[in-house]
Amino acid sequence: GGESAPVGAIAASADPLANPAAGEWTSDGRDYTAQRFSPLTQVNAQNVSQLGLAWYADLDTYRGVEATPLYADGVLYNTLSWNITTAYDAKTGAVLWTYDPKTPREFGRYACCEPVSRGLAMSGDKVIIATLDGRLIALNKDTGAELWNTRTFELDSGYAYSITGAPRVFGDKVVVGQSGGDLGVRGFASAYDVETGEEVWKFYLTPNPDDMPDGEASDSANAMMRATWSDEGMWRQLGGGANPWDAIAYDPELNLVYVGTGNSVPHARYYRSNNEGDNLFVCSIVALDADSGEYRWHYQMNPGEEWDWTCTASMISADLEIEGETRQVLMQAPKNGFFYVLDRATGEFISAGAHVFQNWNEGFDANGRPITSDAVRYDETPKLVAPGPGGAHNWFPMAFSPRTGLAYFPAYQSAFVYALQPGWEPQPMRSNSGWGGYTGEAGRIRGELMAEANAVEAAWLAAWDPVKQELAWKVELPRHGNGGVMVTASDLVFEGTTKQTFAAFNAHDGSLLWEYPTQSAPVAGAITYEIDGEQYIAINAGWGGGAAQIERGAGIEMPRAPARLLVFKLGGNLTLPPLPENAAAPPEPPRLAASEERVAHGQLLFQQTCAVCHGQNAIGGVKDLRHMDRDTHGKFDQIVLEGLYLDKGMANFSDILSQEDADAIHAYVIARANEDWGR
Ligand SMILES: O=C(O)c1cc(C(=O)O)c2c(n1)C(=O)C(=O)c1cc(C(=O)O)[nH]c1-2
Ligand SMILES: [Ca+2]
Repeated sequence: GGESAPVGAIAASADPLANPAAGEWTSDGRDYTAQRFSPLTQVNAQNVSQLGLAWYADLDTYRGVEATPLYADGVLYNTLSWNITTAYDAKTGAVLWTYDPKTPREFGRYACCEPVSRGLAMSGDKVIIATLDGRLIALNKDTGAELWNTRTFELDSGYAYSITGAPRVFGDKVVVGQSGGDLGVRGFASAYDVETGEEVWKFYLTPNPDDMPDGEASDSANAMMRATWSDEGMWRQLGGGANPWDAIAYDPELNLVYVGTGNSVPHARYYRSNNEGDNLFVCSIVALDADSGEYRWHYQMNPGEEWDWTCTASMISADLEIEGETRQVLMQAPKNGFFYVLDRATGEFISAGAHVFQNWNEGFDANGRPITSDAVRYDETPKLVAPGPGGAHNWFPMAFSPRTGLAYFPAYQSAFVYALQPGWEPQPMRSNSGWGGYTGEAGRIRGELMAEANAVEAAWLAAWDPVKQELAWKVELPRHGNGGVMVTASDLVFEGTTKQTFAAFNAHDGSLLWEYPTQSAPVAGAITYEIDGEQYIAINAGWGGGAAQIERGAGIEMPRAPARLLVFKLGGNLTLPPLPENAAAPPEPPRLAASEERVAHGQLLFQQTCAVCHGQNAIGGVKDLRHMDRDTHGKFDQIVLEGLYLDKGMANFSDILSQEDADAIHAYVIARANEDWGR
């Protein structure tokens, strides 16, 4: 910040994104506080039972739909997998335009958790999207015509970058991060001129691997970062991660951009950094000067993170009364199971409270630095760690009501078993954890601990008091993967649930006021808007993403309907078409001819290469490979090694898989199909 406003910057008071009209929803978190709090009150506790479907749009996909739509001037903007973006008449659902950036489908293999998109941004006459393959594109909001198109990373960088997060407009800049921390990237946040798309600044969130200046805004912090990494380790090769793959926030008065960073790569610190160091800025919130991108402060939630925990979740600004003082705070519930309240001007740690069972934290020192238990620092002997890698709260948008003073988010209590894989070697452009090798005695211990881990599993909608750091109420829900949250000034909390419903709860006590069967569990966050005196509520209902992978890993395939954008209003009376007939019984798989060793090798390769799309244990996913028919088995090599189904998003893997590898994977899939066929 500073006394003199830089040329070109928009004064907060004159910035429409800072203070949208009550009936509008013009940025991901509705305004810069990202509270997802709407001042609309027409729909209230008395009449919410009369909410019905006003219109819906079939989204023509069975993939997860994670985007928060936006609304301005009678038009609703939405974006899907492969970044296909559509403008609808927000009253009738008529399509005004569709823009297809022709995202290369083979980029799906770099998305750890499906090729999702969490949303888009607006500014004046523009709608802005960020594509899976790293382009930032501005469209004319009335016509969908391309205005500018900028690359945010080079395709030949050697890192497995992709983008799933929403871009954000902060004043006169667009800020965006990227994904790839589970494969191998050097994370950064970058800002672009909203009018031209030209880069303004770039901030790397891990040190330069060659100990050279980058010529970027992060140079000023490079020495600070570098001192927290070992001279040895695979971070130099794999980039160290810390990529901001979801939330980025902003305070226009303080002129700060808050970057929430991800896990490190490889996940195991032993392989990454010789088991040494905090590894800045992994799993942190980093505050940057909005104009220059220069470092201002950071708070690291998990020094030396090695459990795939991320601090990328929603960051919400609010002014809270704490111990008799009004504090400007930033709130976040990252994966690690705590709810954090920081001073957003200085980064000072104010407080944190655990909202689920956790076994990593033994308290905080006087500076707010966590004391990490040795019990979760793993070696070759498996250890139980809570929460698990899915996180106690993942990207599912959090909401905050200044009326109730409560934060609302889906909580997931879980644990997982971690161990170092002996002799592990990194695999360029693939999943790189360094975990595994659970054979012999390690396998036995892992089995026992996984039973313990499964026993703690539970999921609920949490209403959290950030001042007292305690739970105000919770609503138990069947399983993990409950969606993002929105709250209104009529004290209604809206959330998609794993009961395959979209529901409204009383913001004060969590009582259920309304519930609508959506066929598919909505994971996205809802929005609300007003046209001609009527209040509408819109939600994308499309189950998928990381939550679906975790469920599949546990052998559960949730029912899926074609994904839809659902829009409700009082008295809406449309009905959804019935679910499609259950697919025909799966075809009988071919007999297994391969040896046990080949199947085991295939399993390992499958997990490294295929599981992100086709599910852990080959259950479900984009295509359930256990259910391949005879014809498809016949084309297996062409599909895997020649790109026969490139147009469907199935990449050509001949760059990393040999014929022998493909044979082993095929054998594993046939083995799984036979197992589940009952022979
Ligand atoms: O480290 C990363 O770069 C990265 C990226 C993403 C992503 O882009 O979707 C996820 C994760 N990590 C992750 O750890 C995770 O649990 C996760 C869930 C989801 C999702 O969309 O449901 N994405 C991601
Ligand atoms: Ca991750």
